[in-house]
Amino acid sequence: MPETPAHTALWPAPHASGAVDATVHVPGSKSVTNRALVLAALASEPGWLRRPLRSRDTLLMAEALRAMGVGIEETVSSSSSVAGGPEGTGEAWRVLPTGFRGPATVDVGNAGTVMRFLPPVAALADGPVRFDGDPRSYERPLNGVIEALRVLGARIDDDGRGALPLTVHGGGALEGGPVEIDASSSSQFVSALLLSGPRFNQGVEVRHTGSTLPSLPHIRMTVDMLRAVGAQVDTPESGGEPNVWRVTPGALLGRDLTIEPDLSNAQPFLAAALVTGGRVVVPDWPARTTQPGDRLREIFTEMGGSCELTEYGLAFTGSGSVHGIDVDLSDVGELTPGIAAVAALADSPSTLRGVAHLRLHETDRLAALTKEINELGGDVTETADGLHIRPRPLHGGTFHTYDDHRMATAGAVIGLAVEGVRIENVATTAKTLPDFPELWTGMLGV
Ligand SMILES: O=C(O)C1=C[C@@H](OP(=O)(O)O)[C@@H](O)[C@H](O)C1
Ligand SMILES: C=C(OP(=O)(O)O)C(=O)O
Repeated sequence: MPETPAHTALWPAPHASGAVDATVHVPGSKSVTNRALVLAALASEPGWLRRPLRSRDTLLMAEALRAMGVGIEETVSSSSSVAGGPEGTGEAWRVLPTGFRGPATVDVGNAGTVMRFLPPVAALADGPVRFDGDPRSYERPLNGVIEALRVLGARIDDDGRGALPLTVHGGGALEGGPVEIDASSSSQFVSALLLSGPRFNQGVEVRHTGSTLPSLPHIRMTVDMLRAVGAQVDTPESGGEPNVWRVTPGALLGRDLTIEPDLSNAQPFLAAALVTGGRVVVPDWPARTTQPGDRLREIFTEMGGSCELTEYGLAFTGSGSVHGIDVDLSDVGELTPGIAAVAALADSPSTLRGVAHLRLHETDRLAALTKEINELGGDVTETADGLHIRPRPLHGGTFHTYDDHRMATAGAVIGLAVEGVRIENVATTAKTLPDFPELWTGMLGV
């Protein structure tokens, strides 16, 4: 019998027979791992990433940097020292920066971080770097990065659509300086230019001209991580002009960084506690973080749970009731699918606002959530910038995922409460959480 291809395989989402009670160790943050890789590659000395996320998006980032000549050694250790490095246990990546080389070819898959963060790095290479990726990557906006790099002195060949595929003709250095961009379709345009900014001859001054700017915590994450490797960054929050970020040219330090758990990937597990009236503990939840997933403490509390953050981690407890919510998610757009799943199971309607840009994520998430929840009997309508969700009794059926990891985990949350939900292509969770099915069944003890 030929095997069913992964993209059409159906995974019977486990139904929860009672309240969950589990501790779930959530792997490292995608956003922190991929920024740490880029900054380590741009540094003037070797650095370490400890407990990095190993997933499709982060392995694509590592492979792309290797293609441009960067040394990335993966080591695993159960002892107190990793390959001669400072104290630490578990998996670690040692990054050995070199000059960036071209010609090189980069596969971005469908990773926003790879397709946006690396063209500025490639502009520093000493030859052409070709970027290509999954069919969906051709549809995701990249114009802000391409146009800005041209203004800053780069030569880029694309097909004129402001998207992939493209070739950056690295010239060994980039002039840099001031540039205006409209980043209303993705905060990653701003992050991309800031991350490489210290290595441009004049640094960079990015002025966002659009009317909205999503995912501000992700821009703060970029700024925090730049400062932690010695970069000087002026921001609107540090007394600068609104919507302007300035990075001074300078060498970056190699860092020894332990990657935080991915709080957005903790979402389905916290949601499981909420919808089953159970309790889930996520160890190592950071006391202070720029990750948008930290907002879940507040959002899921408003939806009916309660939480306690201790030195050990976060304990989240459901009350047995799930309430609807009216919330602006523009800062934390990547949490929308998981919140929509919980909202579909609530005792009152929800309005999720501020997330029009989700139409340009892994898939059109507003259309996908509407269609899939409605096909299980739900009542969801799209608005100009979000979703209205009126809970109704749901029934089983196939939950299509459109190669979107967060659609798959959202479907699994619904499956806890609704019998007979089958998730199409659960393997798509490998984008950021390859162990999802095992972590999920482990949490349920099945
Ligand atoms: O910089 C980052 O690591 C990210 C920024 C956000 O992108 P958008 O601003 O395009 O939503 C977020 O949704 C994505 O998952 C990760
Ligand atoms: C939008 C997301 O990813 P990307 O980094 O590909 O933009 C996401 O993970 O929800």
